[in-house]
Amino acid sequence: MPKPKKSDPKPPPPTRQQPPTQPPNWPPLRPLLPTTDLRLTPLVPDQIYLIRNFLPATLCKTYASFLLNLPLTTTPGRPKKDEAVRVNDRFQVQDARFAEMLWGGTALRELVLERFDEDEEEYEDERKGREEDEQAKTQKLRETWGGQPLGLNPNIRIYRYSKGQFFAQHYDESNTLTYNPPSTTKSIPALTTWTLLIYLTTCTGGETVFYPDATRAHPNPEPIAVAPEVGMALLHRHGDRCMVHEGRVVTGGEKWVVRSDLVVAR
Ligand SMILES: O=C(O)CCC(=O)C(=O)O
Ligand SMILES: [Fe+2]
Repeated sequence: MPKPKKSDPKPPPPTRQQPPTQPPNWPPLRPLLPTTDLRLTPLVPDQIYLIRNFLPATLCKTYASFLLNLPLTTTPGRPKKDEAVRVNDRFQVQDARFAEMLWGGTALRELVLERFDEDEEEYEDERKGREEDEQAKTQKLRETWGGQPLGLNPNIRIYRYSKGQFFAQHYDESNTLTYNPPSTTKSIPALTTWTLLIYLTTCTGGETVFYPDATRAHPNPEPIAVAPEVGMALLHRHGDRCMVHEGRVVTGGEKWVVRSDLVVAR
């Protein structure tokens, strides 16, 4: 199998001919389900988490029709050397406000910071009543997310895959950035550690498929296929420990995805 390529998460630098894209006037992220109704479900512990109903179906509908009017561009057929073949329509914008809406205006911040370990009962029991409770939790938090989480990458990407479109096997790189917390003038050295995908539609085909590395114990591991579900969020570790993955060809309907990344302090 040829070596999987990198994806291209860095936005192109604005040039004189090409001013930066203006952030769209995103619809409010309402209604949402109560945070207490949502969970961060490990699909592969420490590698892939799902949040079902992260955005309710009504909101996904609103978003899909809003996004339709954005200037989406079909990705060039010929990727740069070392980039994965990616055939879809996309819109990319630097938008710290929208990144903050998705992080602090939804359940995401609380799930990532407070409730990232609630499905791990053994660990919960073991921890209970221990003095170093808080310290242990902070350490586990940083191990899970690759540092202290700050928010989401303002580099927002929207993908539309129509029938026949796909994203070939690749891995996602970690990127360094300077994170500006909302309503402050602070600048924090930061890096991205996990990919966030939010599926706005369901479709036939179009699964995001992960290929675990072969090990001595599991020489032929089964691929893990995630079928897009309306409003489901997926988080997967990227950078050094990113699993090779792809977006399978869509065979019916349209697959709409919002992509960002988790940002942690460096
Ligand atoms: O659309 C998908 O299912 C995968 C997208 C992806 O891998 C990426 O954005 O890097
Ligand atoms: Fe990817």
